[in-house]
Amino acid sequence: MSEAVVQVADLTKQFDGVQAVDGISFDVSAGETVALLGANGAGKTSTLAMLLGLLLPTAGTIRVLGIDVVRERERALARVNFSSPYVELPRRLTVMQNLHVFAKLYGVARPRERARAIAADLDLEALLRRRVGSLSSGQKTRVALAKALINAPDVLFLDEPTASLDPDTGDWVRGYLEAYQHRTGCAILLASHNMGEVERLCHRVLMMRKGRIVDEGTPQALITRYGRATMEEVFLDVARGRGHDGTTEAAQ
Ligand SMILES: Nc1ncnc2c1ncn2[C@@H]1O[C@H](COP(=O)(O)OP(=O)(O)OP(=O)(O)O)[C@@H](O)[C@H]1O
Repeated sequence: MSEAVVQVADLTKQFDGVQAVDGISFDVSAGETVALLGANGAGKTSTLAMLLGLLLPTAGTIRVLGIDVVRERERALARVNFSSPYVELPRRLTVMQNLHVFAKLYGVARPRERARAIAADLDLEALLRRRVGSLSSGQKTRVALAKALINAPDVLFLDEPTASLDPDTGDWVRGYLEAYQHRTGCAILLASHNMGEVERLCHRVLMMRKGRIVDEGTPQALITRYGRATMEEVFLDVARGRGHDGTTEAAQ
């Protein structure tokens, strides 16, 4: 592990009356994969959206690759990318057109060649001429991942990277992400509800509840601390407000 490429301090987001993110701080280092975990509404997507400069924080600072994302979004984003099942790619464009357009948007050298190469890497060649709107959700997820890797980002934000994938394809994508990170040393921050995925891919886990980070550690350290057998069980403890010492939220 090396220097922190994502640095978040006292990050807060309020939507009228809702405290979506409540003063969280964390770092992600180059070569590290970190998970943001928490129940529906815990604040994961809001956090990722602020890191991408899509949502303005109410307070706090975010530096990605040393760049203040709120002030200099464009400069930071050239070396960053993301995929999310909630952000659809243009449906009327074919897979090839999408990858080509995004390669150009990210200022990639030889955009057409890069689009072809990443499509081959992710086994998408048979889909290149299909319109994105006609694809199954699992196929769309793989295209979204190809788009996320089009600029060979140093920092990758992934919201549910294997949502809608069948177990075989999901396993293949996880293996691909592991190998990709090994090769490039990129940092990955991901939100996932798949605890097997988190145990396999993530070096560190940030447990979120009601907008706060309530615990963190390696998957194994958390499993041991909560006296559980799997991350699934740790997740349930945190989501239900049970601390690692067995206390419930009201008593904490
Ligand atoms: N645009 C918005 N306006 C008002 N409230 C919002 C908005 N976006 C999110 N929220 C609220 O902020 C809180 C955090 O939502 P967020 O989407 O960040 O959670 P999440 O952890 O990503 O959940 P999920 O696992 O369901 O995707 C929720 O209470 C949600 O209702």
